[in-house]
Amino acid sequence: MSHPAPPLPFPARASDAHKGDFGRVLLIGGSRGMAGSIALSSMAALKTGSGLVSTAIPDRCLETVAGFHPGIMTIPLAETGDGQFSLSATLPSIDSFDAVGVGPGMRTGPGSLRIVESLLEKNDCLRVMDADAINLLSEHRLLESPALPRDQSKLVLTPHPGELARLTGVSAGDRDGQLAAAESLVEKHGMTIVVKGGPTVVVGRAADGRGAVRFVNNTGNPGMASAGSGDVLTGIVTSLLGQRLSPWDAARLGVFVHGLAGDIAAANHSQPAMTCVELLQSLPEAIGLLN
Ligand SMILES: NC(=O)C1=CN([C@@H]2O[C@H](COP(=O)(O)OP(=O)(O)OC[C@H]3O[C@@H](n4cnc5c(N)ncnc54)[C@H](O)[C@@H]3O)[C@@H](O)[C@H]2O)[C@@H](O)CC1
Ligand SMILES: Nc1ncnc2c1ncn2[C@@H]1O[C@H](COP(=O)(O)OP(=O)(O)O)[C@@H](O)[C@H]1O
Ligand SMILES: [Mg+2]
Repeated sequence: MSHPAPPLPFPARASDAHKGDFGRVLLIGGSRGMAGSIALSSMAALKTGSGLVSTAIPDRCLETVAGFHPGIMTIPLAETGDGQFSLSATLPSIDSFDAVGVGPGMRTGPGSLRIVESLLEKNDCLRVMDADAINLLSEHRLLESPALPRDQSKLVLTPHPGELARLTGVSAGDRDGQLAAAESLVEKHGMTIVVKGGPTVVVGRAADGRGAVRFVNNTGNPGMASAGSGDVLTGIVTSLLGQRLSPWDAARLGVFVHGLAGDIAAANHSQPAMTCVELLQSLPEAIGLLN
């Protein structure tokens, strides 16, 4: 299959490489009824090269998530009666991970809020915030808090237009306005923002530290407008951060490979019939085309 040129090569593997060279990543999310979301992120991290994937979920989701893939290590956390993280949910030490992805399927209760607040403070750690993590940033105006560490250059946000509308107040239908609002956030906090859509645009801070720059992705198709496609992207970007790519590079290569897998899935299964499962299963072929 012919494809556009990637923005950068996929990380290569030396002949004497070991799993520690490819990152130990932590995915956090899921809740009763949405265990599949964080399982998708975790499998996508494994399938895009992570050396070790640990997944922190509410206790009752453990067997479900572990059952999706034997390579996932699961960390059960304390939960509320309705199956989301409780206030006593305690994360393992973040310093023992190379990158962390948080948010898919997590819901927005007090336990989830505490987790997101603690991760915002860890600005020396590479982090991806998606879905309900972004909804918590919006609901509690966490990016406006005086307690927010100034430098958030190790943070990647992956909002869809609805999540970006909640975060910025700019409606999902105003694409230009949303991109301008994402640029303002990037200029203020230094994070990288993946503005999802057709096409997805990555907004990052310019190399000289002044202003924002955009990367317009040229892979992907409307077959990806289906539940779980974004959860796969969360795992891919977290995986690439864990493999020592910068936030800008991990976001650009992540959306490219994700879209290319979507194009392969559409070619093999059709746009209407492809799902997040075919998207995930197309990642090996997509990566193979790049190497
Ligand atoms: N298998 C699972 O367990 C899944 C769980 N999911 C989780 O479900 C929770 C809710 O996420 P959702 O994203 O479904 O719900 P949201 O309420 O965040 O988003 C849906 C709304 O956002 C707007 N929107 C989204 N994309 C848009 C676009 N391209 N253009 C214009 N408007 C757009 C629309 O108004 C739409 O009704 C999250 O925690 C998420 O991670 C989803 O990821 C789907 C799969
Ligand atoms: N029309 C489209 N063209 C290209 N990519 C799309 C299109 N619609 C959705 N996508 C991609 O699918 C993913 C959907 O993400 P998201 O809405 O977060 O899904 P979910 O939360 O259900 O997993 C994004 O990466 C987005 O770029
Ligand atoms: Mg999503």
